[in-house]
Amino acid sequence: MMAVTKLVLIRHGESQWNHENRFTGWTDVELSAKGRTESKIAGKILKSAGYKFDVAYTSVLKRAINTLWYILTELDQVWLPVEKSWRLNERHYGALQGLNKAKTAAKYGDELVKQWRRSLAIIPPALTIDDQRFPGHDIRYAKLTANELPTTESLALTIDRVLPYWKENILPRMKNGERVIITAHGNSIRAMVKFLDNLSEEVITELNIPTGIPLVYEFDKNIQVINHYYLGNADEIA
Ligand SMILES: O=C(O)[C@@H](CO)OP(=O)(O)O
Repeated sequence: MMAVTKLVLIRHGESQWNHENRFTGWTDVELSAKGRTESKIAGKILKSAGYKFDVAYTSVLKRAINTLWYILTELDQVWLPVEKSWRLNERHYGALQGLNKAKTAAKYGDELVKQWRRSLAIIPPALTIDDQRFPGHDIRYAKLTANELPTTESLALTIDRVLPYWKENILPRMKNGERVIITAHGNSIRAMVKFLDNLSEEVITELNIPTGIPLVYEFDKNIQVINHYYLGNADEIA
């Protein structure tokens, strides 16, 4: 049998603002009751499939951090080293953060809103830096440089800040034989998946990541992707 290194990626369970259909981005909202249940189920699925991890990565947003905690609780691995980074945050949604997605689509049209949400390069409307939603006002981002602090992000800009973290922090641990779990966000995971699967712009535009379903990547000994699949119930994933 060829030696296989596995990586588990998982989008946080449903958040309060997923539930309310609001643009979230870097807004630090809680998991909903459904999201907490999804997170526990994800942990049970990983447990019953025999997963154990050596290190965990997550963002600095509580919906991803708490999802990880529920999973590690099910695995009886809450002791696991966890590294948190803003680089795994959701894409920053600029001036859209807080707005209702359906109302925004009614105002600006479905096509533009789809481009803001799913295209690679289209950048949502930006915040100004005096806006309370600008991350420069939040002490958790105090060490970021002026260039790193976003006022909005496209998927392409998200990829630009996720990939260095992947290459410099996560990949070396995998090369070292460590089993890695990452709990993150719809668009920070799309950023990693685009890179791992070398997806075209057309394909990534149509790709959605479901909440709370473990996505497993298998790598060969040279850390090249050989396979990927979701764990769990096929109907729920669809
Ligand atoms: O609001 C957000 O931050 C994200 C994830 O919920 O939304 P979208 O589905 O548009 O990527």
